Amino acid sequence: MTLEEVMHAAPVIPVLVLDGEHDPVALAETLVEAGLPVLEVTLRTPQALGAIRAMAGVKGAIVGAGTVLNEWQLFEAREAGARFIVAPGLTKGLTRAVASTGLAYLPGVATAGDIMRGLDLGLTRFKFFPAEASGGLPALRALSAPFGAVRFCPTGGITEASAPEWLAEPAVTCIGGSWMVKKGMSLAEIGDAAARAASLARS
Ligand SMILES: O=C(O)C(=O)C[C@H](O)[C@H](O)COP(=O)(O)O
Repeated sequence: MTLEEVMHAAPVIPVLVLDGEHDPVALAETLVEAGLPVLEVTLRTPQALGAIRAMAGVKGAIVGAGTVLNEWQLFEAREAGARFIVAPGLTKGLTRAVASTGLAYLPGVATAGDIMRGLDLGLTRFKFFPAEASGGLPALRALSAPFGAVRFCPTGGITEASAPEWLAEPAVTCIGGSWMVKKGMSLAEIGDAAARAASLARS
């Protein structure tokens, strides 16, 4: 699966920090059914790899690993069945390692220098991270201006309220966020929030 396909599959990628509160399969089924098939499971908890393995078997789910910081985590994520890899930043070593696996790769950028290093490595699609803390929409607009062909998946600090303006931006293909799956939400509440996110329009 190409990164382009991953980024176009849904307007919003739920960023999941799984700690055992919900059964991963039931959670994935809820999100897919609501219209959010692309699921980023962050490698921040001990449950993450097992969850990727379980969720990868859910019909219609496109499961990837987030917070991938090094080659070891990349290979663990691939072995668990991740179909795409998300990193908070961009390094040459991890970019080359992911390229050797053929998996879709969405590394994080926050500066023009980051983007230029990514372009040098053959990348044109990036996560803009942390989106709000890096200056929000004005920063993304200014940053994307010199890079006409580059497209972004802003993530970090985006809320249900701010999501529509991010998605209206021409340089934005999709956005990531955790607001659909917060601690204490029931599966029904998650399904409702995910359905609202899935119905958001893109530019
Ligand atoms: O760990 C990573 O590599 C990440 O992907 C970080 C996440 O993108 C943000 O934590 C999600 O941001 P919120 O929607 O503000 O919760």
